[in-house]
Amino acid sequence: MQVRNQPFHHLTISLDLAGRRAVLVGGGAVAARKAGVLREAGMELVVVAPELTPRLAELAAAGELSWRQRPWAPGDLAGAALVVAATSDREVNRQVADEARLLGIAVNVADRPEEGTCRFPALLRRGRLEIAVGTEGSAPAVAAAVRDHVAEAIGEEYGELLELLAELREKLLTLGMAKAYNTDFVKNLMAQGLMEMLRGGERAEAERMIEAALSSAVDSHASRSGS
Ligand SMILES: C[C@@]1(CC(=O)O)c2cc3[nH]c(cc4nc(cc5[nH]c(cc(n2)[C@H]1CCC(=O)O)[C@@](C)(CC(=O)O)[C@@H]5CCC(=O)O)C(CC(=O)O)=C4CCC(=O)O)c(CCC(=O)O)c3CC(=O)O
Ligand SMILES: NC(=O)C1=CN([C@@H]2O[C@H](COP(=O)(O)OP(=O)(O)OC[C@H]3O[C@@H](n4cnc5c(N)ncnc54)[C@H](O)[C@@H]3O)[C@@H](O)[C@H]2O)C=CC1
Repeated sequence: MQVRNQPFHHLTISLDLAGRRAVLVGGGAVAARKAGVLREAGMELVVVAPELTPRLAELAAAGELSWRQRPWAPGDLAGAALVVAATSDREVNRQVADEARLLGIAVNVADRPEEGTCRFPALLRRGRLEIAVGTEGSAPAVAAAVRDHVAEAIGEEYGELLELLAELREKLLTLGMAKAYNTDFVKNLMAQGLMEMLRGGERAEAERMIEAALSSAVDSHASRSGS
């Protein structure tokens, strides 16, 4: 089968927006889903909507987001670093997108991606590992299905791997061995069955394997540098 190559026209990056404001216009299922990831990003949430889903209402009651209980009005986007237009009203979403563009604020438009300036991918997270799947808006359900497929191969053990390697990386950097880390070190550990150990819950054995690999790396590093 052949796929015609259509070039991507977007940039994929990770934005650090902790402490910045996100304004969500609309309080339905789609806004609730977006609110989840925006909260995880540490953003301050403002929701403008006459009605909220139970989950959003809970967050509002707990003071976890501020709720403007009314229809959207011009001016609601002030101070926002990111805007989500997710009402069930096409015309309102269009107006929100227009105002955001005018103010130069990044905006996601739930029902008309091309009116916005960013999209949300389907996410798979394992500890600090993240896999984001997008289709440039051509088929969001496919993005979610691919994510679910990948989830079967990439389990929680990858989160554990990252925890262990973060510690290791610090040690290697301290020893001036960042290059060894970057090249074959991790690959070798994986070839020796590290992931299978973690998957099997053998964390202590995994740590021992890493320690052993580390000390032999330290030895050969020391002999190479003649110290
Ligand atoms: C452009 C984008 C804008 C954006 O929201 O950023 C967008 C747009 C639209 N989605 C629509 C429908 C559905 N979206 C989902 C699910 C998800 N949609 C997500 C992202 C995106 N959706 C962005 C593009 C991402 C990409 O590049 O692929 C995911 C990945 C992430 C997330 O939303 O957080 C999340 C997976 C959640 C998860 O499981 O993690 C489902 C399935 C479901 O709900 O179970 C359905 C119903 C089935 C169907 O229709 O396919 C419609 C038609 C609406 C209508 O008919 O009224 C539009 C509008 C249009 O396409 O014009
Ligand atoms: N991006 C995506 O993943 C998906 C997008 N959609 C689209 O997203 C939109 C929202 O979908 P749902 O959350 O399921 O709808 P919903 O009907 O559950 O929620 C709509 C929300 O918009 C609010 N609202 C209506 N008029 C408003 C106004 N003038 N100002 C502020 N808030 C207003 C309502 O109070 C409600 O909270 C729809 O247009 C739908 O086509 C639908 C499915 C997935």
